[in-house]
Formats: sequence, structure tokens, C-alpha cells
Amino acid sequence: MTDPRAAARAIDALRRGWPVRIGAHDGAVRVMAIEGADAVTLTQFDPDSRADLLISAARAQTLKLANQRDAADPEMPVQIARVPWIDGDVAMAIADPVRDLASPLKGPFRARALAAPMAAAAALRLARLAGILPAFFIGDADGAVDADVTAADISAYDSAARLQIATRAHLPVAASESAEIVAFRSPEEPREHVALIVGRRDASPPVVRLHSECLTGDALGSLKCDCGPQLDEALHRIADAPWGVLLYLRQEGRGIGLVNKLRAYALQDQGFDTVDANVRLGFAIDARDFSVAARMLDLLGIDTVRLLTNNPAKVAGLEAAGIRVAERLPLAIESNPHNDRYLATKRDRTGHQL
Ligand SMILES: Nc1nc2c(ncn2[C@@H]2O[C@H](COP(=O)(O)OP(=O)(O)OP(=O)(O)O)[C@@H](O)[C@H]2O)c(=O)[nH]1
Ligand SMILES: [Zn+2]
Repeated sequence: MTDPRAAARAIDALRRGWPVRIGAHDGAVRVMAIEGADAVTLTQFDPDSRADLLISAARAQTLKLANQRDAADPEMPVQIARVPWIDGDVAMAIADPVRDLASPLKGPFRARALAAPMAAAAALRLARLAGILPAFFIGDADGAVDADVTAADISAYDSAARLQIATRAHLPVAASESAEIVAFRSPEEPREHVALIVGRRDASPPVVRLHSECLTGDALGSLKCDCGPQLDEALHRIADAPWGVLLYLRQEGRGIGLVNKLRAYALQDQGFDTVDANVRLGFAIDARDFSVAARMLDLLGIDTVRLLTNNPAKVAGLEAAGIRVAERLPLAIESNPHNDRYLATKRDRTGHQL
């Protein structure tokens, strides 16, 4: 049995900089987010300054720890042995790749074998859900914590299974005066997804757009990506169709959260592309799970769609979750000098059909 409340409590604790214990089949780890720690909480967590550091495999590679990584599983996190010169500030420099230019790291660092690899890997998954850097202090597993969670709780947390329609209302929008908005909620996840249904429903498959949240593009008119114009174009294309649905998914930054996306932007300022920036931070290139979109369509009684996208992973993700994609409709946006490299990277490295 998994406990969704345990994962919710653990995410909350991590974001506040409080210690969390994560249990798995191979043991437990007690961790505290490096970015959430201050002098007081760190002393409480680790009075003798002996706690090691737990970082992603990708971060270990940047820190030249690659050859000491777990050869059997190169994706496993890496535990860095604590030495006296690793204080809170150095730990933050180890955690955050954005600081690499400003604070070149000293090293050498020494990796230590993980006592509970599955639990450590679950800690990194929890970091993504919490929207924090995947970098922790890791201490004696028996110490005091504010939340206890299992690897299974973490894996079950963002499952869409318990998503429900919360309410619906008419919402006239610029693209269509007769749209209806439907809000979706799940008991554990605080972020609410919405669907905008446009036009009169008939027996034909609706034109559907899965739009992942992009605060910078959707609300601020960012020129760095194509999200704002895509949102606008998608709504007009849906309005021109017999009927259609826009799903607005709260998957900011392809699922790594706003702060981590802005860290990826800071890395892009240093010359990394959108793919390498995600990887350098310790995340997957695309951390989204489109089964939430499938569940929303299911709750709306839609089993077949004409999907507006350039991204083959969205088609595959929806189909894997049981929605039939009868047709893929491209959604090309004219580039500008700020996003032409981003669009080229999507075409060349993530298979977008532009
Ligand atoms: N991590 C990260 N996320 C980004 C970056 N640029 C944009 N995003 C996020 O990417 C998502 C936008 O993707 P979408 O437009 O839904 O989909 P797509 O994968 O580009 O595929 P299309 O359907 O063809 O547009 C939003 O969540 C943005 O916040 C970036 O450089 N790094
Ligand atoms: Zn965007």
C-alpha cells in the first residue's frame, strides 16, 4: 500500500529545508535539501559536520566523479564523502551548476558507495517533484525527520488515477466567446489542471492541444520559447475546427518546475542548449508524464483526438495511456532571434517535426 499523504508531506518538508527519511527495499536514507538548508537547520541535521552529499549522476560527471560512479547503473546518484572544507556554501556550489562559472569547484571529491541505492534514487525523484535541485545532505538514517516516505509512495505520487473534475463554467475567451472551462483536481497534488472546451461537441474527434505551463511564455511574452504564440495559435485552430479542447497542464519547465527551468535558462545564458541544461541540472531531458492528459480526456468522455503538436513523444505518451491519436496536426510558429536556437534544438535533438 502506498500513502499519497506521505509523499505530499515529504515534498512540503523538502521545500522548507526540513529533513526527510526515504525508505526502500534496500534500506533508508535521511536527507535534507542542500538549497533549503541554513546554518541552524544544518547544525540540527548534522551537528558534527559529517553528513555526506548526495548528487545526480550527471552532476557527478561534471565534478569529474564519473569514473567513481556505480558502473552497474550509471544513472544512480553519487554520494560524495564529506571533508572539512565542504561547508554550507561549498555544498551549495556543488549542488547548483549555475554557479560553476562564478565559483570554480576545488575538489578533488571522493565518491562513497551508496548504503541504500534504491532509497537514494527515490530521493532524486522526490527532488524533481518538489521542484528543487537534486542535491542533498545525507546523514545517519536513524536521526530525527519531519516526514517519512517510501520509494513506492514517491512513484505513486503524481499518478493521475485520482484526478477528478472539480467544477466547470462558461469562459468567453478571445478565440471563442462560447468556450467552457473545466478544472481538475487530485487529492494529493496542489496544482490544478484545466481544460478549455471550444465549439459544439459532435461525433467527430476533437482537435486537441496539450499545452504545458510556461509562466514566462504564457504570461510574460517571453521570446525565448514558442509557448505564448503556440497557445494563441492552438486556441484559434481549435476555434476554427468543429470542436476541440485545450488542456492546460501544470507541467512548468517540462516537469522540473519554474525555479529549475529558470536555472536551465541561466545555463543557457552560459551557452548550453535546452537539452544539455536539463541534463546538467540532474534531470531528464523531458520529465513530463502525459498520462495526466489522457486521464483528463477520459474524464471528458474523449477517446480519440486530432492532436496539435510537433512532438512525437506527446503522441506516443497519449497512445500509451489509451487515447487514440487519429491525426497529428503540426503547430509551427515563426522563429525569432531569441528562440531560433531553442527551436533548432527541439528539431535536432528531441525529434520535433518542425
Ligand atoms: N526545462 C526547460 N523547459 C522549457 C524550456 N523552454 C520551454 N520549456 C517548457 O517546455 C514546455 C513547453 O513544451 P510544449 O510547447 O508543451 O511542448 P513541446 O514538447 O515543445 O511540443 P509541441 O507540442 O510540439 O509544442 C513548457 O512547460 C515550458 O515551460 C527550457 O529551456 N528548459
Ligand atoms: Zn515556454
